[in-house]
Amino acid sequence: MTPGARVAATIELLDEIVSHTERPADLVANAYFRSRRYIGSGDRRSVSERVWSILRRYGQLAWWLERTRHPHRGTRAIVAADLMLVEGLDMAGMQSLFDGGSYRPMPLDEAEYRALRQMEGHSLPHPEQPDWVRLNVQEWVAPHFREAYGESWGREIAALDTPPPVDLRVNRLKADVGQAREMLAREGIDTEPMRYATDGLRLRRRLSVVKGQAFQNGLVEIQDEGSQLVAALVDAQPGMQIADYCAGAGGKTLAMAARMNNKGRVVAMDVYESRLDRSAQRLRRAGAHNVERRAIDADNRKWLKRQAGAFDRVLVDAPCTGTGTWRRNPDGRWTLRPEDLAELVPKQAAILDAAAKLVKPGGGLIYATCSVLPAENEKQIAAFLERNDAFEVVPVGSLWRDVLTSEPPPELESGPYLRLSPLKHGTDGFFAAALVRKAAAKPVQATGPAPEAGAEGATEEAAQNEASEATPDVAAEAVPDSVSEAVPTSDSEAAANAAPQAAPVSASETAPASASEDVQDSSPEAAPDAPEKPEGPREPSA
Ligand SMILES: C[S@@+](CC[C@H](N)C(=O)[O-])C[C@H]1O[C@@H](n2cnc3c(N)ncnc32)[C@H](O)[C@@H]1O
Repeated sequence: MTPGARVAATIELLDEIVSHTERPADLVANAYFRSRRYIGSGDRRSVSERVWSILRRYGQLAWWLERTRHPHRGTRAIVAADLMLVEGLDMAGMQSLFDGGSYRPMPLDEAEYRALRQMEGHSLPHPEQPDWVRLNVQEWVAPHFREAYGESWGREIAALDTPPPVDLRVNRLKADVGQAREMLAREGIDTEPMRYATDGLRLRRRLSVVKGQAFQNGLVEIQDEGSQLVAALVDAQPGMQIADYCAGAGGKTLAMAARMNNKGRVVAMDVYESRLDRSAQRLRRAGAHNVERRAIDADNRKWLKRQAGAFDRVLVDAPCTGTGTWRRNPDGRWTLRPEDLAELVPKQAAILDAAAKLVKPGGGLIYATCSVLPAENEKQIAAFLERNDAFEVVPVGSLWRDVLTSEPPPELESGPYLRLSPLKHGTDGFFAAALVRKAAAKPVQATGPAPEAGAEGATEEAAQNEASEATPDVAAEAVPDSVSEAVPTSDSEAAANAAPQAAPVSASETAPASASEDVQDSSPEAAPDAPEKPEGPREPSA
């Protein structure tokens, strides 16, 4: 491709991404390159690198279009501004790219030329840019970050702009960390132990993992350290009954099952059966045989009702805005709308209420999001505790010590909840609250073994729920409304398993239909030095 043709392809791909905001950018990009197999790998990499980098600075680029009264706001204008302000082209350089030649962009018209000329010699930052522009977030989102982080909100957002690592979780059912590390090393994949997650390994250099034996034989899964920590804090133990209420394609289901040594039961639930189905191959590969899949639908309504009070642990990995995953999903910065947040908050509350019914007395309820916004996190839990006085918080510090057998980071000591961020912990942004259903007699900490499924309290409560006409139907409450489902919400699994830095790949490397839709079984890959590959912060990308 000529440099001009690369620019034209950048404009075209960006156009597709911004006009398909309901689809994760990586899927759009994969489809774009799949239907243009004539684009070679070097060109592909160059185009996708430029696209992801523009997605990160979209706010500042748009600011410059306003400032220079550029006649357009579309992707052609954005790409042109990027070439001037980031790549430092002058007007002569611009005209040689935009010359209307074959496969090259049409020549700049007079108004475009006038606006771009004002950018000549400037760089992207400008002292007059407000904070939210400088930080490349939408204006309405900034106050939510300020609320979450106080004075350090700017640094936290900036950290969400750094390249994410490739993290692996070692599957205890197949190997210990040392064995997995050795096998990876034999495949040329250099890893180091993780800072916090006991079963984690972090790649020292981006390399493809999924084609190797360690991955294919189920010794490792790709999973962000934050996601691993959330799953670990559920404290799933052999013999327990665990409900993974928003299981999606099973990222955390797998992590919990791995801790149970195939003893006890994990029920993976989701309103989308198709997502649950995608976990099947991953579970097989991992050698996890104690997982049952149950769609939350009319067919399972009665079954679900019977499960009230039956679980030692219930994990709610709720659909969310995915603001914690922006390292991997830079398009999420621009696709998130205030109405998405407004719709998600009541939806999360309804899911939490429905899932809470499944917890047995003394059992644990763990609510998690890959969002960093208080409305979806601390405030959500405060409201839940107002509605449900049967639950109380288990401070994350003590839980961490018990489960991970290490000292928690000092900042987690001061608050009741797990709040992870790229700035402080090098993970994606995650939130988790561990709650325990108070037992009638002696309360059992969520960190300790919960009473067995047939324990008195549980049986009683289940029976009561069965009998009571007044008991709301867990399944009925949990069914999402169509509006919420259309929301470009996040998926912790996408975040956790995302293929950081992977460029859309060639036919041979290409993920099957969708990297985001079928995270593990497709191509959660990281091409060496490739640009970040977003896995959209959207609920449907589980
Ligand atoms: C954050 S994702 C889950 C990711 C998954 N736990 C993992 O670690 O791989 C949220 C999931 O919630 C599911 N969901 C949405 N509405 C739901 C509801 N009302 N009840 C249960 N699950 C729901 C979505 O289908 C999606 O798979």
